[in-house]
Amino acid sequence: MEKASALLFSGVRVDRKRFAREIARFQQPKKEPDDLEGIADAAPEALPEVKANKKEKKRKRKDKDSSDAVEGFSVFKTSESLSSILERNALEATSAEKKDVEKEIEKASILRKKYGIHISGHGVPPPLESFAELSSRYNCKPYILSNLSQLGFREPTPIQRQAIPVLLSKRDCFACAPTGSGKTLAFLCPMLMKIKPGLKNGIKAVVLCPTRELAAQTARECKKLAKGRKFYIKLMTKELSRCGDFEKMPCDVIISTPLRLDFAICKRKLDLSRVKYLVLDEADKLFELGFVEQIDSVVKACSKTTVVRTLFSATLPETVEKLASTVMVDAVRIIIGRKNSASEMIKQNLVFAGSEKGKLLAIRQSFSECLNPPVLVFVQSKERAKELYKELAFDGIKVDVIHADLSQQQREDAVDNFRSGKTWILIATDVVSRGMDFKGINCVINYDFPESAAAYIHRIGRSGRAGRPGEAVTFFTEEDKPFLRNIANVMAASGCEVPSWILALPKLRKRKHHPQRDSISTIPDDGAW
Ligand SMILES: Nc1ncnc2c1ncn2[C@@H]1O[C@H](COP(=O)(O)OP(=O)(O)OP(=O)(O)O)[C@@H](O)[C@H]1O
Repeated sequence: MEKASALLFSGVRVDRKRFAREIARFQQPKKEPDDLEGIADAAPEALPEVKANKKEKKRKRKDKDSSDAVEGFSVFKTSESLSSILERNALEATSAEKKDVEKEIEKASILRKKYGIHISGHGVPPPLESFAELSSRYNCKPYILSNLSQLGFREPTPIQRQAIPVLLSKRDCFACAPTGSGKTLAFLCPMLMKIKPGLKNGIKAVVLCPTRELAAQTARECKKLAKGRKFYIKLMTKELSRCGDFEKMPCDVIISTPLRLDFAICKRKLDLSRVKYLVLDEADKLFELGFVEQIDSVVKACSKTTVVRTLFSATLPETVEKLASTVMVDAVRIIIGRKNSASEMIKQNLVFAGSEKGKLLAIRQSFSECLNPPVLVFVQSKERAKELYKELAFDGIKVDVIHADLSQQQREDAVDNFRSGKTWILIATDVVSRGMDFKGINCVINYDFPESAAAYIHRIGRSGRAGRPGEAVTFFTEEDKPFLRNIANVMAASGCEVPSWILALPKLRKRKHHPQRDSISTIPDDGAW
């Protein structure tokens, strides 16, 4: 048990086995909220952790539907007040000890309120006050603290404050926090703290990301945090998934897209049975059709009963949570701020461009009047990315393009040139809309209207990262109008002004918006110049 909770409950001699169920119930929030606004900062956390032993974990997995089982989300159905548990379970505790417990709970609650942390689940450890607590509470090795300081990270971000203690206490976890709020470190840090480097025991941790670019970025971040320790951190390349001899190759952490990892599991007999830690980054994307079978294969391959599974994203729809909760055990849910909302650091604008031609004129005019690079421009398909690239390259702007038709090397070069400032404007499909951390993007332009509110949140989240301000401009045409309301709701929820007529538009049934659009070209429709 971690030091803090050990300290909290030293002297409270409760027969935990006997009262496990009561303890768990006691730690519930008052009710299961229907929406994000309803999520209260659950008070009774930081209570004695009911450490599920292997047997108990297995039992819980079998017993999923039992309504009073202490697991996942069914636990939220019951409610009990702090005072009643103190009455029932702390019979042996002295009043001074009870006061200490209450004080710690109140402290955690205040911290959560301060940082907009909302939690559900029982026995949730208190948030970190500082990175220094990693060593005082969790015996974190000095190399991690030194790396954090070298990276310039002075204070944990809200998601890091809560997710790190949760994962260190070996709990499965759903985490939803705004784009650019440091989710990567929130799962990498506890992962490196929990596994031991070395040739023994095979692969110990797996991180899945929806794109190769994001997997490569995460592998780089992981190596930076692991600097000074001999961890074998591998990015699953095409080559590795086809020819890697994983039995001979030292590997502590593997970071991959689902397709490549699944391929290696099936064809290369990759053994993940000793994996202790499985992360699904951009989890809602990973649970979309097309990925589900591969995810299923990876989840099954990580067969250790005590594996910690965790899901991170800036958007986590209920459908995904429901699906994921079938494989999670006794999970904690962490939401920072409002669920499924855009970062408040981004100034968002909608621009009516009339038609496809209007969009081309608008972007040209905006670049000629004021170009403040780096700028990321999103379009809806690789064909349109190529078309827009041709148009803007013709104007002599330092522009590049990235889409799925390019070779791996070309994609890497496009990302590197944009990162280093050689390219001012990067035209992209949604291949870089999630997770990519291009530092200091001044503006995101949605040249083509995003297909959904989630896509909008991730796209614009490429700017306004790590506490810096950003800007997003979204063009819309007549045919996008029926879909405006979804985006306008996101804008309004993050404090941006939205014309009232848009908010009054009729509600649309959730449907992806991927219209056939006229091609991007200055050549008039009749071909006459
Ligand atoms: N504690 C910290 N202090 C300062 N900067 C931080 C801290 N943690 C992470 N960062 C920086 O914040 C930026 C965004 O982090 P990260 O890429 O993890 O965001 P994210 O929440 O995963 O975003 P997305 O939802 O877009 O994937 C990165 O440049 C990272 O280096």
